[in-house]
Amino acid sequence: MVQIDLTVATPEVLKKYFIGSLLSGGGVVPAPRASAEIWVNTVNGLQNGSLSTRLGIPMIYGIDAVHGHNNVYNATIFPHNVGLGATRQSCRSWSEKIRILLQVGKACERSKFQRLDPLLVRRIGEATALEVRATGIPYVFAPCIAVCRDPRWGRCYESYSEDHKVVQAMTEIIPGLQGDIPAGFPKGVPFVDYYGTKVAACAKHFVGDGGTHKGINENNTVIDYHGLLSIHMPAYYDSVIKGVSTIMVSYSSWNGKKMHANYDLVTKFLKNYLKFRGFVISDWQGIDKITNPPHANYSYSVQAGVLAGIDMVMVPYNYTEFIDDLTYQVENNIIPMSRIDDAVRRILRVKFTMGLFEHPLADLSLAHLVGCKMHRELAREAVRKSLVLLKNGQSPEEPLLPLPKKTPTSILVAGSHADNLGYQCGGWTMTWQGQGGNNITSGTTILDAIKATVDPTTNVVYTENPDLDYVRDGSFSYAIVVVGETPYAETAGDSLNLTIPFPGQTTIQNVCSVIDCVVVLISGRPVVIEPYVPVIGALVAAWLPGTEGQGVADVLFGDYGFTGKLSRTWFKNVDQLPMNVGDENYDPLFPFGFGLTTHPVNAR
Ligand SMILES: O=[N+]([O-])c1ccc(O[C@@H]2O[C@@H](CO)[C@H](O)[C@H](S[C@@H]3O[C@H](CO)[C@@H](O)[C@H](O)[C@H]3O)[C@@H]2O)cc1
Repeated sequence: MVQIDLTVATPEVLKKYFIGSLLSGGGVVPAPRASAEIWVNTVNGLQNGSLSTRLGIPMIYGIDAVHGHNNVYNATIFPHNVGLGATRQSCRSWSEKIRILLQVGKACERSKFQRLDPLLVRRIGEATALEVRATGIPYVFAPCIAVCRDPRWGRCYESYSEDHKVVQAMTEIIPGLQGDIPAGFPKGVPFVDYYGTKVAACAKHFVGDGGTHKGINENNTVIDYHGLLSIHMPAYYDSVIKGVSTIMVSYSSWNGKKMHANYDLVTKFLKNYLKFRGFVISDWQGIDKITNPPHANYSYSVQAGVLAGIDMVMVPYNYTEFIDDLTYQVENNIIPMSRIDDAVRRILRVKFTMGLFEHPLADLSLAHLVGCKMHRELAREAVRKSLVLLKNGQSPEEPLLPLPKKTPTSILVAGSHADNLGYQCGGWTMTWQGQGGNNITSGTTILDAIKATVDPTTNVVYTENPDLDYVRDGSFSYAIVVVGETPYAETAGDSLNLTIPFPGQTTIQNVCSVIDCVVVLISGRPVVIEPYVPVIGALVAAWLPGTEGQGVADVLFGDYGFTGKLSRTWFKNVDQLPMNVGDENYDPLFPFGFGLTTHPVNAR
């Protein structure tokens, strides 16, 4: 029932205290730029501590692989979920063309009824599972199935969409991570295919994490029961049916009741009504935060959290305090042994069904898959499909995109995010909060992708923040301006103004007021852009694309067409928020489901 962080774990601690689980918190690694071999040896060393206990029950090691194996150097970093929610099946398939023509009598490209692309996220789950297993880890705290209803929330980019139907479709990542449930396998029972290539998944954060007041992280979700069940709960139905192994409780409250202390929703609804048979895990110090201030009454936190139905507690540091307090409360009949039996039964059920008893130790047979070309190509495809074209030229008759690869004069690339791998990956990348720079891991910046895509005779000039005179004097054929948000995670990302940080706005003005420009926005959510739309030639929402920036250039220059559709409403100004599709007085700058399309122009 105890999960501790790697930073306080040793084989001796695991043996002495019978620790059932370990985790790497955001950015927690065995060593800087640790190789797969170091990871495997570290995890195996700790596992041997658990295996040397009387019963030899293996521990389960969990990590946040939220857009690829994002703690691990050289791993493939996929687009964050906000971008994956924008992906649609290509109109290049005849079946899609015919289906839409029959359904709505429109050409596929002109229809917003293009089907979502759950197969893509399934494939991403498969690739992520392989890279996680390559490092000896069998459990990931993903997918986040939050339905973000206010982009002011610092975790909105971890949510696939404001629309629960999109989020429900994206739960297809669970069979990608865990494997397909065999025919006849009972519903609601955790399932992880073995053969060492799949991992246990974790649907999070239960429930209503994306609906908090003004998007304030870990705050209060004020909504009636019908609203909770119709907006924030549906994806948990899908997750349970797909055999998700674990579910993480949200820090947030529902109508003032902390989710970590909510017996009615965690036990009566999730366990008894939905028949979820895996285990429920707390969030990091989640039971501490039942009280305000956190840890103010730890005995109450332990009692409320465990009695609510939490099976495993992500302590993750003060494990002796937790163990002593829980033991005391069981020995004094404050917490019944039946509750402990239920928790332990669920934890053992997951460990047994995923083969952890038979195969508790990892090997290096998958190490070559970390950041492998096949996975990077999949990530590049996901980047292409996640891009949403919001404006294409000052009139439909004069589209700016796709851009010509061969130009008579130089191409100007500008912006703080054009040559910054860390910025294009966003938060939860190598560190918890993410960071800027090009040496954080391996990948392709958008600038390098542009240079690799244009004609060899075309000159590309990069200036991060050019002034007006520079642009005027440069006689450039056109410009690509890449700006946006700098990396953040959780509360650090909460924003009431949602403005593009300096100097992004200035760069847009200086460049786009002089020459034809394409603005590529790197952001975890819609940001304030309306004032600049008139001067912008073409506008692309690229979200947080990850390491494979080549996917952006593939579409800008016409090797592939734009197919993405907004997974989130793009507001005109923040005073409109919260504003979601289906609301009365729905008055967006760009509505949910919007996205212009282009056709590939270069034969491949
Ligand atoms: O030392 N300090 O000052 C400090 C401050 C804040 C911390 O806060 C903590 O730091 C992060 C990095 O260690 C942790 O990940 C969590 S967040 C939580 O963690 C889970 C496991 O990683 C994820 O699956 C969940 O989805 C997420 O909600 C917490 O916010 C930690 C340390």
